[in-house]
Formats: sequence, structure tokens, C-alpha cells
Amino acid sequence: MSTDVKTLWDDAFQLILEENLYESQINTWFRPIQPIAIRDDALILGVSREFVLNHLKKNNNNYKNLIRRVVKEAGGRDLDIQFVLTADGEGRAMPAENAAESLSHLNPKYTFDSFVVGQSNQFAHAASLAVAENPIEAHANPLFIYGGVGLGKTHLMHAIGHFMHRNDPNKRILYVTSEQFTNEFIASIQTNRNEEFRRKYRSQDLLLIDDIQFIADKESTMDEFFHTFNELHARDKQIVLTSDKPPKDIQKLEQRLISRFAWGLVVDIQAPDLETRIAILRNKAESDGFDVPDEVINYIATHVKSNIRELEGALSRVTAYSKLTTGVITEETAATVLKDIYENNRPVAITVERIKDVVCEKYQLTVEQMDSKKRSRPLAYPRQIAMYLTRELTDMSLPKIGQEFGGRDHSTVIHACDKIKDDMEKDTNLYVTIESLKETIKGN
Ligand SMILES: Nc1ncnc2c1ncn2[C@@H]1O[C@H](COP(=O)(O)OP(=O)(O)OP(=O)(O)O)[C@@H](O)[C@H]1O
Repeated sequence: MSTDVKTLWDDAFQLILEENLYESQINTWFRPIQPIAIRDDALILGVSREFVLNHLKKNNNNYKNLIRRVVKEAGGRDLDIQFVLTADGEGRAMPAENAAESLSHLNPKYTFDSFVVGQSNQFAHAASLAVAENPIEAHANPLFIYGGVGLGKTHLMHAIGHFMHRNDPNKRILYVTSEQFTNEFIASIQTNRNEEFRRKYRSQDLLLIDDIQFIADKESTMDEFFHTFNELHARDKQIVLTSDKPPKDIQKLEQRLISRFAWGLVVDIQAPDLETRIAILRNKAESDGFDVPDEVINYIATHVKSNIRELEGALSRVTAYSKLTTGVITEETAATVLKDIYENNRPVAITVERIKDVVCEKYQLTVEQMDSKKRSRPLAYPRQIAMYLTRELTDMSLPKIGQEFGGRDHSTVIHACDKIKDDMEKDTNLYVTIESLKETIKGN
């Protein structure tokens, strides 16, 4: 599709908004319209539902004339208006993404059952569950969850996906980070497959977009997302978004998106209180099959306060260290392991550049090689180590880390971190190597 037809339609649509129509008329009949092409003297417009197509074609409501009039006003040219159906009769766009593929983006561990509810996340949890149980009744479209790093936003989002899938495996569910959305959108323009991109995103029953704040300075992505949002919303399809801040505080986010985000329900997640931290650690120890004494749990919960990812990381470190040394987990071992990291002497300026330099030096690579697209093991493994260290030693979010390592996506970073953690538990040499890399990075 050329940008001309898109611009023409966008301008015409603005004029439609100025007409004396009800919001429901606009949402039902006009928002779903996608501009397709200008051919000869006709503007071809697509809709994905047959009943919308039939309605627009009917003469008695004058919609076609209205469109013709505003198109002429916007483009200065009288064009015939033709409508085409862009999807099958069910309103499902083609090509169909199959449900199993969508679900593969969801972490199987992130369910409502494994989510510990405490004061800090009670409301976000309740809202997420209500949306998962019955999206229409929940009146929370979009559901917007915000909060600091590592507090469980992604976990809740995936839990909604799992729950809906269990209730109805035919539901089309898609989870992406806003980075993935942006990259796919750009690639679709470059390869002339913008229509396919739209069909994919606009045909979901549940669209989950993580870290939406990252689209804020990208104008055309915001515009595309705006239309995706409108189309899904008009068809009562549920949208769930997460961010590190509430909509109004996201700098450079367009006003029209800020106001749409507020149409639904905005909920926050706070840092967990001590009781919740203890409960999370107990759960984690149990699910990992470790018998961790209460005093050790309490010790970690008292010292690691800021976020749940660090809390889990601290527990893994303590259990791994104990396994490698005495075999018994005691408060003393916990104190030894956590001392340098959590007792106020955490180094302040650990940057991703510093981490890359140290890891590259150890494995005799250049930073370009580390950031390259190549996936051979001699490059991929040090890259995974560096991603893991960035996750451990900085507050960077997963999408940001992916971006720093050659524009990789969030799921690649998760995979890298999980792999290195697993390997460290099995391989004492690797554990020691990584501990010493950390020391070097921290300048000790
Ligand atoms: N209430 C909770 N109960 C159990 N585990 C939790 C809870 N909250 C978070 N976690 C765990 O903490 C880790 C970090 O959570 P998650 O990735 O959802 O954070 P986030 O808020 O999306 O962070 P980011 O902004 O960095 O993406 C995950 O392993 C998650 O399972």
C-alpha cells in the first residue's frame, strides 16, 4: 500500500470524526475500515467483517456518499468508493496464526497459580483475573498495568493469556513486547507486507503488549498501534498493556493514546512488603525443590527489598552456593553470598558497555562480534553470559537488554538468562567463572 492512500484515508477519517455521528457509529462502521489502494478512479477500502461490508454498501444510510464526499475534500479528487472483504466470514483475518504458536510466547511458569498475592499487587491481580475470566464483564479494556522493574507485570500478563487459552483454546492470543511490535511493523513496511502485519495484529481476541512505553518516541509505530487499538477495541477484543509508568507520565506518548489507555482500567503494582517477599521465596524454594530453612528465607527477604527478580536471583545464588560448598543452606551462607551485593556497597555505575568489555576480553571477542547476528556457539555463549550478567547487575528491562545486544528480542534474553542459570547450577567451573567476571565488572 502506498503511503498516499494511507494519508488520504487518514485525512478523510479526520473529516468523518468532525461529522455529526455517534461514537458508536464511528467505532462500528468507520474505524474498522482499512485503506487498500487507489486503482483507476476508485479508492478501495477493506473491512474484515461481512456485516460491516454489507452495511457500508447499503445506500439507505448514505455512508458511501459520506465517504466519497470526505475523500474528495481531503484529496481534492472525486473517487469512486469500493469496499472489499479482507478476511473470511468469521471476521478472522488471513493467514490464520495458530493458537499454539501464539502461546509459545507465554512463559509456562507465569500463571495465576504461581503468582503470590499481597497488598502491593492485590488490585493488579484482581483486575487481571477479572479480565481473564470475562473480558467484556470486566469493563477493563484496555487493562493497563504499570510498576517498577521486576514486580510481576509480565507474569500477570502471561497468566491472563494462559487462563483464557484454557477456557477457550480457539481464542487467538498474542503476546509481544512493544519492541517486537515496532520491529515487525518496520520490517512489514520494508518488505511490502504491511497488510499481513495488520491482519495479524487486528485479528487477535487478546493482544498483550509488554513495555508499551518504548513506542513513545516512534511516530509511525504509534500511529499503527493507534489503529490496531481502535480496531480491536471496536470489536470488543481485549487489550492488555504494561509499562513502567502510568500513561500520562510516559514522555512523548501521543495524547490520543494516553486518552485511549484511560478508557479501560489503569492499575499499579508496588514493591512487595516483607510478608509477600517471604511468601514468594517460600513458593520459589518449594517449586525448585529446595528445603530452605525459615531463617534463611527471612534473611533474604529482609535484605533484598527492591524487586522480585532480585529476590528470586538471591535465593538461587544462595542455594547454588550451598550446594557447591557445604551442601547445607544456613543463614551464614546466605549472609556470605549476599554480603557484597546487598549491603549498601552495590556498585553504582555498572553499564552494559562495561559488562560487554569484560566478557569480550575473557572470551577474546570484539564487541561487534558480540552484537552481531551470528549465532555460532563461540559467539552465542559469551553473548548469553553477557546478557545474563546485564540482567543480574543492572536494572535494565528485558527489551532494553535485547536492544543493547544487537536488537534481539525480549524472549531471547529470557532464554539466555535461563540457560546460564541452569548451566551454572550444573557446572561448578562456569559458576566460578561467572562469579569472577562479576568481581571484575564491579572493579574488585
Ligand atoms: N507476585 C508474584 N508471585 C510470584 N512470582 C512473582 C510475583 N511477582 C513477580 N514474580 C516473579 O518475579 C520475576 C519478575 O517478574 P516480571 O518479569 O513479571 O516483572 P516485570 O514487572 O514484568 O519486570 P520488567 O519491567 O523488568 O519486565 C518473574 O520471575 C516473576 O515470576
